[in-house]
Amino acid sequence: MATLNIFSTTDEVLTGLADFFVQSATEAIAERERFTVALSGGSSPKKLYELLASAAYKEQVEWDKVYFFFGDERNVPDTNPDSNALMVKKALFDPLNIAQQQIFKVNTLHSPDEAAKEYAYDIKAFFNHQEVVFDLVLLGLGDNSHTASLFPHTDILHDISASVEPVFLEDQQVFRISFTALLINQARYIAFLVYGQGKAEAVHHVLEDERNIEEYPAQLIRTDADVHWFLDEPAASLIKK
Ligand SMILES: O=C(O)[C@H](O)[C@@H](O)[C@H](O)[C@H](O)COP(=O)(O)O
Repeated sequence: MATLNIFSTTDEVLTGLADFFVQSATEAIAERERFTVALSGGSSPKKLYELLASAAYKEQVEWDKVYFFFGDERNVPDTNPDSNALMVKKALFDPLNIAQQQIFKVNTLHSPDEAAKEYAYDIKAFFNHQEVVFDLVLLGLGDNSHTASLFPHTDILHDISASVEPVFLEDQQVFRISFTALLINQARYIAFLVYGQGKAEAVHHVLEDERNIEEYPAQLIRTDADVHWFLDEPAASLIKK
Protein backbone atom coordinates (compact mmCIF):
# COMPACT_ATOMS: atom_id res chain seq x y z
CA MET A 1 0.00 0.00 0.00
CA ALA A 2 1.35 3.42 -0.92
CA THR A 3 2.24 5.83 1.88
CA LEU A 4 -0.39 8.56 2.26
CA ASN A 5 0.72 11.88 3.75
CA ILE A 6 -2.41 14.00 4.22
CA PHE A 7 -2.11 17.59 5.43
CA SER A 8 -4.68 20.26 6.35
CA THR A 9 -3.35 22.98 4.08
CA THR A 10 -1.52 23.28 0.77
CA ASP A 11 1.44 24.95 2.49
CA GLU A 12 1.79 21.95 4.81
CA VAL A 13 1.67 19.59 1.81
CA LEU A 14 4.45 21.55 0.11
CA THR A 15 6.58 21.61 3.28
CA GLY A 16 6.00 17.89 3.78
CA LEU A 17 7.17 17.11 0.26
CA ALA A 18 10.08 19.56 0.47
CA ASP A 19 11.25 17.76 3.63
CA PHE A 20 10.91 14.40 1.82
CA PHE A 21 12.92 15.79 -1.12
CA VAL A 22 15.71 16.89 1.25
CA GLN A 23 15.66 13.50 3.01
CA SER A 24 15.81 11.58 -0.29
CA ALA A 25 18.60 13.80 -1.61
CA THR A 26 20.63 13.49 1.59
CA GLU A 27 20.28 9.69 1.58
CA ALA A 28 21.20 9.36 -2.12
CA ILE A 29 24.20 11.67 -1.90
CA ALA A 30 25.47 9.87 1.22
CA GLU A 31 25.16 6.48 -0.52
CA ARG A 32 25.97 7.33 -4.16
CA GLU A 33 27.49 10.81 -4.19
CA ARG A 34 24.62 12.08 -6.32
CA PHE A 35 20.83 12.52 -6.38
CA THR A 36 18.92 11.90 -9.60
CA VAL A 37 15.42 13.36 -9.70
CA ALA A 38 12.78 13.47 -12.45
CA LEU A 39 10.59 16.53 -12.02
CA SER A 40 6.91 16.87 -12.80
CA GLY A 41 5.41 19.79 -14.64
CA GLY A 42 2.08 21.57 -14.63
CA SER A 43 1.04 24.17 -12.05
CA SER A 44 1.04 22.23 -8.75
CA PRO A 45 4.80 21.72 -8.33
CA LYS A 46 5.82 25.33 -9.14
CA LYS A 47 5.32 26.33 -5.50
CA LEU A 48 7.34 23.30 -4.39
CA TYR A 49 10.26 24.29 -6.60
CA GLU A 50 10.06 27.89 -5.33
CA LEU A 51 10.05 26.60 -1.74
CA LEU A 52 13.12 24.41 -2.36
CA ALA A 53 14.94 27.43 -3.79
CA SER A 54 13.94 29.61 -0.82
CA ALA A 55 16.09 30.49 2.19
CA ALA A 56 14.14 27.89 4.19
CA TYR A 57 15.50 24.99 2.12
CA LYS A 58 18.28 25.99 -0.25
CA GLU A 59 21.04 25.32 2.31
CA GLN A 60 19.69 21.84 3.10
CA VAL A 61 20.71 20.19 -0.20
CA GLU A 62 24.13 19.83 -1.90
CA TRP A 63 22.65 21.14 -5.16
CA ASP A 64 25.89 20.60 -7.10
CA LYS A 65 25.33 16.84 -6.66
CA VAL A 66 21.73 16.88 -7.92
CA TYR A 67 20.91 15.84 -11.51
CA PHE A 68 17.57 16.98 -12.87
CA PHE A 69 15.41 15.27 -15.47
CA PHE A 70 11.80 15.76 -16.60
CA GLY A 71 9.19 13.03 -16.30
CA ASP A 72 7.35 14.60 -19.20
CA GLU A 73 7.45 17.68 -21.38
CA ARG A 74 5.11 19.49 -23.69
CA ASN A 75 6.22 19.51 -27.32
CA VAL A 76 6.90 23.26 -27.32
CA PRO A 77 10.12 25.33 -27.38
CA ASP A 78 11.66 25.92 -23.95
CA THR A 79 10.75 29.61 -24.34
CA ASN A 80 7.04 28.80 -24.55
CA PRO A 81 4.97 29.52 -21.39
CA ASP A 82 3.66 25.90 -21.52
CA SER A 83 7.20 24.49 -21.25
CA ASN A 84 7.88 22.54 -18.05
CA ALA A 85 11.59 23.25 -18.52
CA LEU A 86 10.89 27.00 -18.57
CA MET A 87 8.71 26.80 -15.44
CA VAL A 88 11.44 24.91 -13.53
CA LYS A 89 14.19 27.19 -14.86
CA LYS A 90 12.41 30.20 -13.37
CA ALA A 91 11.29 28.54 -10.11
CA LEU A 92 14.35 26.43 -9.26
CA PHE A 93 17.33 26.35 -11.63
CA ASP A 94 17.97 30.10 -11.96
CA PRO A 95 17.46 30.97 -8.25
CA LEU A 96 19.88 28.14 -7.30
CA ASN A 97 22.31 28.76 -10.16
CA ILE A 98 22.10 25.12 -11.25
CA ALA A 99 24.76 24.34 -13.88
CA GLN A 100 23.54 23.29 -17.32
CA GLN A 101 25.53 20.03 -17.03
CA GLN A 102 23.18 19.02 -14.20
CA ILE A 103 20.03 19.53 -16.22
CA PHE A 104 18.75 16.99 -18.77
CA LYS A 105 15.91 18.45 -20.82
CA VAL A 106 13.89 17.14 -23.74
CA ASN A 107 15.10 18.70 -26.99
CA THR A 108 11.71 19.86 -28.21
CA LEU A 109 13.20 21.55 -31.29
CA HIS A 110 13.19 18.09 -32.89
CA SER A 111 10.14 16.06 -33.91
CA PRO A 112 8.33 14.30 -31.02
CA ASP A 113 9.67 10.93 -32.18
CA GLU A 114 13.24 12.21 -32.45
CA ALA A 115 12.99 14.13 -29.17
CA ALA A 116 11.78 11.04 -27.33
CA LYS A 117 14.50 8.83 -28.84
CA GLU A 118 17.21 11.37 -28.04
CA TYR A 119 15.97 11.86 -24.48
CA ALA A 120 15.79 8.12 -23.88
CA TYR A 121 19.38 7.82 -25.14
CA ASP A 122 20.60 10.73 -22.99
CA ILE A 123 19.06 9.12 -19.90
CA LYS A 124 20.50 5.67 -20.65
CA ALA A 125 23.93 7.22 -21.29
CA PHE A 126 23.77 9.10 -17.97
CA PHE A 127 23.11 5.79 -16.24
CA ASN A 128 26.00 4.19 -18.19
CA HIS A 129 23.57 2.03 -20.17
CA GLN A 130 22.72 0.14 -16.99
CA GLU A 131 19.21 -0.08 -15.54
CA VAL A 132 17.77 3.43 -15.18
CA VAL A 133 16.87 3.90 -11.51
CA PHE A 134 16.04 7.48 -10.54
CA ASP A 135 16.39 8.23 -6.83
CA LEU A 136 13.11 10.14 -6.95
CA VAL A 137 10.37 10.70 -9.52
CA LEU A 138 7.99 13.54 -8.72
CA LEU A 139 4.49 13.20 -10.19
CA GLY A 140 1.33 15.24 -10.33
CA LEU A 141 -2.19 14.02 -11.04
CA GLY A 142 -4.58 15.44 -13.58
CA ASP A 143 -8.29 15.66 -12.76
CA ASN A 144 -8.72 12.96 -15.43
CA SER A 145 -6.36 10.65 -13.48
CA HIS A 146 -3.37 11.07 -15.79
CA THR A 147 0.15 11.38 -14.46
CA ALA A 148 3.26 12.51 -16.32
CA SER A 149 1.82 12.36 -19.84
CA LEU A 150 0.20 8.98 -19.36
CA PHE A 151 -3.19 10.17 -20.54
CA PRO A 152 -6.39 8.09 -20.77
CA HIS A 153 -6.75 5.99 -23.93
CA THR A 154 -3.24 6.67 -25.25
CA ASP A 155 -0.88 4.05 -26.66
CA ILE A 156 1.86 4.75 -24.10
CA LEU A 157 -0.30 3.08 -21.42
CA HIS A 158 0.52 -0.28 -23.05
CA ASP A 159 4.21 0.36 -23.59
CA ILE A 160 6.25 -2.48 -22.08
CA SER A 161 9.58 -0.65 -22.17
CA ALA A 162 11.22 1.43 -19.45
CA SER A 163 11.76 4.38 -21.75
CA VAL A 164 10.57 7.71 -23.11
CA GLU A 165 7.86 7.93 -25.75
CA PRO A 166 5.90 10.56 -27.70
CA VAL A 167 2.22 10.88 -26.76
CA PHE A 168 -0.37 12.45 -29.08
CA LEU A 169 -3.31 14.04 -27.23
CA GLU A 170 -6.22 13.78 -29.68
CA ASP A 171 -8.48 16.23 -27.85
CA GLN A 172 -5.81 18.93 -27.65
CA GLN A 173 -4.14 18.02 -30.99
CA VAL A 174 -0.73 18.33 -29.32
CA PHE A 175 2.21 16.06 -28.64
CA ARG A 176 3.87 15.39 -25.29
CA ILE A 177 7.02 13.43 -24.51
CA SER A 178 6.78 11.20 -21.44
CA PHE A 179 8.43 8.55 -19.32
CA THR A 180 6.63 5.25 -19.59
CA ALA A 181 5.04 3.79 -16.45
CA LEU A 182 7.76 1.15 -16.31
CA LEU A 183 10.52 3.75 -16.28
CA ILE A 184 8.76 5.63 -13.47
CA ASN A 185 8.21 2.40 -11.51
CA GLN A 186 11.95 1.60 -11.53
CA ALA A 187 12.62 4.61 -9.29
CA ARG A 188 13.74 4.19 -5.69
CA TYR A 189 11.10 6.63 -4.51
CA ILE A 190 8.05 8.07 -6.21
CA ALA A 191 6.20 11.08 -4.80
CA PHE A 192 2.82 12.40 -5.95
CA LEU A 193 1.98 16.03 -5.17
CA VAL A 194 -1.78 16.52 -5.37
CA TYR A 195 -3.78 19.30 -3.77
CA GLY A 196 -7.16 20.98 -4.21
CA GLN A 197 -10.76 19.77 -4.23
CA GLY A 198 -10.67 19.46 -8.01
CA LYS A 199 -8.40 16.41 -7.71
CA ALA A 200 -10.51 14.53 -5.12
CA GLU A 201 -12.33 12.31 -7.64
CA ALA A 202 -9.13 11.43 -9.48
CA VAL A 203 -7.42 10.53 -6.18
CA HIS A 204 -10.34 8.26 -5.28
CA HIS A 205 -10.36 6.61 -8.75
CA VAL A 206 -6.62 5.96 -8.71
CA LEU A 207 -6.23 4.80 -5.11
CA GLU A 208 -9.53 3.02 -4.48
CA ASP A 209 -11.51 2.35 -7.65
CA GLU A 210 -11.33 -0.97 -9.46
CA ARG A 211 -8.38 -1.25 -11.87
CA ASN A 212 -9.06 0.52 -15.14
CA ILE A 213 -5.82 1.91 -16.57
CA GLU A 214 -7.47 3.25 -19.72
CA GLU A 215 -9.64 5.56 -17.61
CA TYR A 216 -7.30 6.00 -14.63
CA PRO A 217 -3.72 5.79 -16.02
CA ALA A 218 -2.07 6.76 -12.74
CA GLN A 219 -3.12 3.28 -11.53
CA LEU A 220 -0.13 2.08 -13.58
CA ILE A 221 2.19 3.53 -10.92
CA ARG A 222 3.26 1.03 -8.30
CA THR A 223 1.73 1.18 -4.83
CA ASP A 224 4.39 0.01 -2.39
CA ALA A 225 5.42 1.99 0.70
CA ASP A 226 8.17 3.84 -1.22
CA VAL A 227 5.45 5.52 -3.26
CA HIS A 228 4.40 8.57 -1.27
CA TRP A 229 1.28 10.63 -1.87
CA PHE A 230 1.43 14.17 -0.54
CA LEU A 231 -2.17 15.37 -0.37
CA ASP A 232 -4.15 18.14 1.25
CA GLU A 233 -7.47 17.35 2.96
CA PRO A 234 -9.60 18.55 0.01
CA ALA A 235 -7.76 16.30 -2.48
CA ALA A 236 -8.04 13.38 -0.04
CA SER A 237 -11.68 14.09 0.85
CA LEU A 238 -13.17 11.16 -1.13
CA ILE A 239 -10.84 8.39 0.03
CA LYS A 240 -11.56 6.12 2.98
CA LYS A 241 -9.13 7.16 5.70
O1 LIG B 1 3.36 18.30 -17.82
C1 LIG B 1 2.41 18.20 -17.03
O2 LIG B 1 1.33 18.83 -17.12
C2 LIG B 1 2.55 17.32 -15.83
O3 LIG B 1 3.61 16.55 -15.79
C3 LIG B 1 1.24 16.64 -15.60
O4 LIG B 1 1.25 15.27 -15.44
C4 LIG B 1 0.69 17.30 -14.35
O5 LIG B 1 1.35 16.78 -13.22
C5 LIG B 1 -0.79 17.08 -14.23
O6 LIG B 1 -1.38 17.47 -15.47
C6 LIG B 1 -1.37 17.93 -13.10
O7 LIG B 1 -1.17 19.27 -13.47
P1 LIG B 1 -1.53 20.48 -12.46
O8 LIG B 1 -0.55 20.37 -11.34
O9 LIG B 1 -1.34 21.70 -13.30
O10 LIG B 1 -2.96 20.25 -12.00
